[in-house]
Amino acid sequence: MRFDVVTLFPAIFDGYLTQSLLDKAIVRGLVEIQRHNLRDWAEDTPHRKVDDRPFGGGPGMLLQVEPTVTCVRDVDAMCDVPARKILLTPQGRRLDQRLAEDLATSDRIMLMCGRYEGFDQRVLDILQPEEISIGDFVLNGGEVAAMTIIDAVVRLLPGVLGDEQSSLDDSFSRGNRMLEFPQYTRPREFEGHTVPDVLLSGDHAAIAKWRAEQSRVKTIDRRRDLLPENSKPNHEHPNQRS
Ligand SMILES: NC(=O)c1ccno1
Repeated sequence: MRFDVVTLFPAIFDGYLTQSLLDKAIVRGLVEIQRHNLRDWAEDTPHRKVDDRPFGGGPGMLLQVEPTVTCVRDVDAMCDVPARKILLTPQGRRLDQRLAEDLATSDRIMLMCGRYEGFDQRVLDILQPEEISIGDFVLNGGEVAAMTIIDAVVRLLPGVLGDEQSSLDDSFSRGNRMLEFPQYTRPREFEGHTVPDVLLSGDHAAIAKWRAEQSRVKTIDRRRDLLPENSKPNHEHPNQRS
């Protein structure tokens, strides 16, 4: 898979791209990440200007349509595979595991990172990107949201995690859509806190049963909305938080 990131601050990604999981995936050729500085498409070369004041007044600046559309079209043409264009914005569809799984089926994704007050509306009208949000809050730019999408998607690519099962057991994963069961490792006891006996039993059927129940209880307690319709309890669960 290839990611193309359009941003005014490509250096923001420097440390991120060298972190272990992503670095290994890049080195192994499982993913490619190209960064493109929108300012390289600025018309006004001395100042490399790509933003201007909003018509009708209002605070801040907007990213202009001409450099943005030209940049996106040029970046798209850099590779034979057309890019799935995604614009990061608080107004977009909320990112969740299902969407991450869908994105992971794409061969190429372009992530358009806004800054200031965002893009001129004609960028959206002309390019028709998918708009995705990572949550109901406002960031200073789309770069953190872009890294979030890259992180959530790359780990789902075949071969990246090494043990496919470890992504399938995650909370929200296609395996069960529920919250993950509690996990334990050595030591067996710490400050009086011990590991559940069933996990030490070697009885894989009992362990699987315990884990499924733990997932269900935790999901009922915290995220009843994730439960399949046919398994929603019709009473207040004793652990249900108000
Ligand atoms: N909430 C978001 O995804 C976002 C993207 C850019 N600014 O905020």
